[in-house]
Amino acid sequence: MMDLDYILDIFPLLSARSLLLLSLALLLAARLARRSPPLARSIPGPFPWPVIGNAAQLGSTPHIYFSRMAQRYGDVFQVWLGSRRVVVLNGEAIRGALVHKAVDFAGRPDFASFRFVSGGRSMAFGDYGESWKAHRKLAQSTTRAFSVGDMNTRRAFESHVRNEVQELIGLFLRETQRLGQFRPHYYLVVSTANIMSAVCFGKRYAYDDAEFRQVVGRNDKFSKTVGAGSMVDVMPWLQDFPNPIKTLFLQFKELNLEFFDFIQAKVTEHRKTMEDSFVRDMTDAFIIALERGSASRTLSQDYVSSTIGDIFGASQDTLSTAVQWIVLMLVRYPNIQKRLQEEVDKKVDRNRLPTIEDQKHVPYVMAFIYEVMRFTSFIPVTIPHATTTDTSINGYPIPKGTVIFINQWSLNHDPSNWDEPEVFNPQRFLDENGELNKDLTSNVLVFSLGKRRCIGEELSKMQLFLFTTLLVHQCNFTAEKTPPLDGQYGLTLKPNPYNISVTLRDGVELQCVQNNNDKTAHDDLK
Ligand code: HEM
Repeated sequence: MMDLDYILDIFPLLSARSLLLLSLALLLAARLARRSPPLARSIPGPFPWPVIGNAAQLGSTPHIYFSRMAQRYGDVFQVWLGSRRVVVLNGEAIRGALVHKAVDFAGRPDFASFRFVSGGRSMAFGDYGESWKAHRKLAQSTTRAFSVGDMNTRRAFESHVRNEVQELIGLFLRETQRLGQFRPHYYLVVSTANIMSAVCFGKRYAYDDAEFRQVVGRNDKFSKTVGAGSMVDVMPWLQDFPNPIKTLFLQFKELNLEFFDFIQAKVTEHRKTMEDSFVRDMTDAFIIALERGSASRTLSQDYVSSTIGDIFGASQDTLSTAVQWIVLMLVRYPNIQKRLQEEVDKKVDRNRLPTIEDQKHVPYVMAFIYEVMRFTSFIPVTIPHATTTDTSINGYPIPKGTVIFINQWSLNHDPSNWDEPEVFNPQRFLDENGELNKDLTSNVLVFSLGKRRCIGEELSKMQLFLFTTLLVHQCNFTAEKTPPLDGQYGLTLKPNPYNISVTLRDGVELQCVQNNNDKTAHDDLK
């Protein structure tokens, strides 16, 4: 449990006062260790400080700290966050747990913050069990039915993406004309939220819609609290006195309430206006399923808002982060942008827009998307898991109810899996015939695995494909200043702000929708 190497490393640097404090801390830690169950002795890990454990060591990039610790202690090690023991899984141990012992590792911890999501009935943050299974089945089948289910649903989804990208390009061109360089962040957030809003609620919003701005603007704060190392969850006593972490937690409660109010208002409006014979969107579908479908035997109607809230919520921060990285990579690597344009141009006539059917003919586009996902690993650590029973991994016993962190980043950057993992190189996913290497793409881990694997994976890949091809087919993206590759950590790892210019490519005569009413939205962002 105690990392003697580390203590010895820092020993010469300590003053007499620090030595006294360290001795006291060690005594306390030894006392705590004596009271801990046998697991504490069997799973290795860094030395935990009293009260806070290893919380301070996680820093602003926990996944990097975890990967460093995995090199020292192996794929399975433990850290203490406050009074909670957390087992961190890295590399191949992730598959061992999530695939080979899927049920054992499918739980969620009893964290206080999780109870505020989706009115306390969240499937994504709820624990494993019979009601959760029914909930997930319903959410998964409905998501499919409105996205990748069949060619008709694909086409309907495609038209949402196409409309939104056209609107987005209009705004990009206007901003370039007005300012030369601008920050695309907000536009990308609203456009991705609008695609899912059309699917979930049958409605898209103007970029200056105050309510929508507030709802989609909550992403960053939500993600900060839910990511690995959410402090109030592991040190509940932080709620007892004023401090910045308590303030953040109160904001988290508030934004979840606001978000849930928004969702409930949508559901109420749908109940008033829907007709049984015509399902307009996912909200209608959930109302029908939970009022009279087979799901109504297990779940009450109260689950309509939480299910649609989970889907709308889970899709926003993830997809908007993905497209922010995609645009960043386009401007950072102009040669890659050029190659994407050349590939798309070969297969897609200049007189039409790219469609889903083009996907199989443009492997480099998919290679680029997989490389963005691998390289950035923008959900480096999944939503925390918990064990549902006493179990073991790599020979280490793990009791029921242990918090488990899954470090996806570690697999995507493992030098034994990837040649030069720190180099951004989409080409790595193409085989000698220029086709997408499916064995390699299946090694990229951003949607997790097993029972909790993301239900939006196929929808997301389809959306990212359309988004990327539509953008490169129509526009050139440049940046005066090369954007850095580092990011800001929460549940998602977001790029730092960057500026771009966008121009239409030669020969493109697409009708872009110009919205001249959203000057306020734009001006607020400057
Ligand atoms: C690029 C986009 C996305 C990425 C990278 C992503 C990734 C993830 C990850 C890592 C998890 C946690 C899995 C775990 O705890 O082991 C998750 C869960 C989830 N995702 Fe996604 N997601 C994306 C988009 C979406 C979309 C568009 C939807 C909605 C259709 C969605 C719905 C969900 C839900 C409902 C869960 C909870 C699953 C459960 O707990 O059983 N995600 N996603």
